[in-house]
Amino acid sequence: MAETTVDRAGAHRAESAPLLQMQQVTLRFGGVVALNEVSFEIHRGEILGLIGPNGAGKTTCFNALTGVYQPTSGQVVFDGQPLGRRKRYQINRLGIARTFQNIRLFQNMTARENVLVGADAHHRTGVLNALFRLPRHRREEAEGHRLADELLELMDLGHRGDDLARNLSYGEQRRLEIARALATKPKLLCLDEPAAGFNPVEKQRLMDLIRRVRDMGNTVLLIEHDMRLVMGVTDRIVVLEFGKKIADGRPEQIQNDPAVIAAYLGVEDDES
Ligand SMILES: Nc1ncnc2c1ncn2[C@@H]1O[C@H](COP(=O)(O)OP(=O)(O)OP(=O)(O)O)[C@@H](O)[C@H]1O
Repeated sequence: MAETTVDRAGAHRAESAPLLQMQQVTLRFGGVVALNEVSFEIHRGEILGLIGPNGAGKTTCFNALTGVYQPTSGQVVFDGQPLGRRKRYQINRLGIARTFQNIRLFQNMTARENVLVGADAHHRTGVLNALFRLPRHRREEAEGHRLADELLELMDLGHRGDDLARNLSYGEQRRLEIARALATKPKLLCLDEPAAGFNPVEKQRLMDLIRRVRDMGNTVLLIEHDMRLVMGVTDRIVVLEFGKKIADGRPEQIQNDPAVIAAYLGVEDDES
């Protein structure tokens, strides 16, 4: 019999069951086949890299598993449940959080308030509880503040909590987005090019932060163009090209895969 474990929702699940399964997912935009029967799994507690040249289908893949787009065929199964036609907020409630290629913070709110927005999304308090500041609401509010401060600390933003998001540096804003996503207590954190526009020192720091997030028990899906970062931080990598999966393996396997070198690393070399 498979070993079982009790997850955060208190449910017993097979230890070996993947957290997420893309099952033969095809997604068409008119004549463009952005994803072509793509299948892969994300295991609990791993950092999975999703890479591929421009237009390979990485963002579409993120959009398919966060409910922005519905697959034309195939399905996404998360924590044992097919996502079906669930809306974005419902999928977020199930435990998938994401950041975006372009920063989407509330610029006129403080860093702490931005993280609290993420924490609030998780609260169960009704309007009456909130209006009359009933004990449950006050408890959740206090928990939210504690969590926000912990996450700001985790992302090296402990000293920036009271500053408006728009006054944070670009790198700090990117880290704040990760803190906000983590505030929803996701089972899966999806990061879409979190190191875009970073210098090498900032990239190194981000790698350390992503590892820290994983070591706390989180599962991370990472889209990233910087090969050094991807190779250095991931446990496993899935490679897409023209909407098809062409490789799936450990970083050292991917690095030496002729199809990947031809499709992706070769292109990078030529471009550089
Ligand atoms: N909303 C859309 N409507 C039409 N075509 C789209 C749409 N979104 C993506 N595509 C097309 O689907 C294909 C995959 O795009 P996608 O953005 O997923 O690639 P990507 O690997 O994320 O690329 P990049 O690295 O440049 O961000 C491309 O041919 C793109 O033009």
